[in-house]
Amino acid sequence: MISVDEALERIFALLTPLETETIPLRHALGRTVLSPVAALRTQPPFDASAMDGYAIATKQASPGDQFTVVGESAAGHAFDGVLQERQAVRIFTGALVPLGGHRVVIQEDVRVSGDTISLSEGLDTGLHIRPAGQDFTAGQEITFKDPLRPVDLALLAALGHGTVAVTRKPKVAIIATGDELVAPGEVPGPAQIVASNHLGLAALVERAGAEARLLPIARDTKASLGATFDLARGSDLIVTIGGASVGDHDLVADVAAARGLERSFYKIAMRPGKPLMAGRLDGIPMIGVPGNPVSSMVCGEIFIRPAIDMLLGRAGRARTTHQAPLARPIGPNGAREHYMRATLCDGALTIAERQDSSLLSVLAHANALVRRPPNDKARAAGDRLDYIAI
Ligand SMILES: Nc1nc2c(c(=O)[nH]1)N[C@H]1C(S)=C(S)[C@@H](COP(=O)(O)OP(=O)(O)OC[C@H]3O[C@@H](n4cnc5c(N)ncnc54)[C@H](O)[C@@H]3O)O[C@H]1N2
Ligand code: MOO
Repeated sequence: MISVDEALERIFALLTPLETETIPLRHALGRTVLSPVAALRTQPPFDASAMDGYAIATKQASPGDQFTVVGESAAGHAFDGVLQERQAVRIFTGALVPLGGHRVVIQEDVRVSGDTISLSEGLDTGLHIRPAGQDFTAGQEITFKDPLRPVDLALLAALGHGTVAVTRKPKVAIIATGDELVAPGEVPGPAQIVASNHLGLAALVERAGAEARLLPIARDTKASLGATFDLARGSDLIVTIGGASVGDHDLVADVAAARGLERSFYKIAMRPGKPLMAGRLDGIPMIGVPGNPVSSMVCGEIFIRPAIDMLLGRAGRARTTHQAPLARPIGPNGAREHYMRATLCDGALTIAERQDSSLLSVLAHANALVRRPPNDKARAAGDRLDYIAI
């Protein structure tokens, strides 16, 4: 069996970053913009007032100085003239500072009498002018955080763009398999259970920036599984759930092989997740995760999220690990790399007592997966271990 690292590298080797598409900014939240974007305009486009008050032609002014108000400059409505010594223009926040204007005196520091203003005691010394281009200038290239946040959309709009080139959303087909499964909300018959993994993985891939295509649950027959694979055409990644092990009804490997799967690997030294498989089916990368609910979700965290990152054009990287001390001792690990459900609380990791890969409630309670190398020795309280935040 290959290692987790090797499996991830082989999955990356199956993937090619997707092309970009141009979409309206309104729909760009959470999308990926990898190339810097040039500003189409300068911001502010002119010297602008930062306050409501009076523009005057000098930086030096003292209490008692008087000025004649000769006009007004409001946001969206400029004063056309040139400001002369001893003149003032009534001005508002965001308005263009008239030619000749060098300072804005805030209105709280001014006494008004007819057309004349005089400056009061305690005059503040600020110029209150935002110079043209102090935020950005036309042609300046700006790199964006990935995924795009609300503030990034605002900035893109301010740069003068109505649309943006983002990496196309990967379409991920998700196929749950098994005669025992009924759709969520349906009542299972005897010997049946409610399918849950496909919903969890659909949410996981959508949160990672992909579009999930939930296909109908495939039954444990070659015909049903084959028909479901047909529906996955046009996807960028196929994820199958279950049917991966060695039982008589575990058909995913056989049916995929009969359809020409170019298999990259099958079975890895990981717990949970041993029967993971990956390859390329009809030219589409495919990852087959085991059916046990925790195995499905853990494989989603460890393999599918990085795979989506790569399709989105990000660097192909394993999940970031952190370190924290153990709250309580744990015994030695077995021969597979173990991703143990754990809770990080007050800086210390508590490993869940029950680690069976069917226990969704335990995984849902966890906020960390503690990664233990194969054959890791027993660990004492206080030992620092690697974990992945989930
Ligand atoms: N003789 C052996 N048996 C098993 C081995 C082995 O090496 N030798 N490996 C075990 C391991 S490890 C795993 S993991 C499971 C994985 O099996 P499959 O991927 O074939 O999964 P299924 O048998 O289809 O299902 C396992 C379990 O999960 C439930 N399931 C399946 N799909 C869903 C779904 N979409 N939502 C919720 N629950 C689902 C299914 O009912 C089973 O209970 O094999 C071990 N066996
Ligand atoms: O590897 Mo299985 O995924 O132990 O539960």
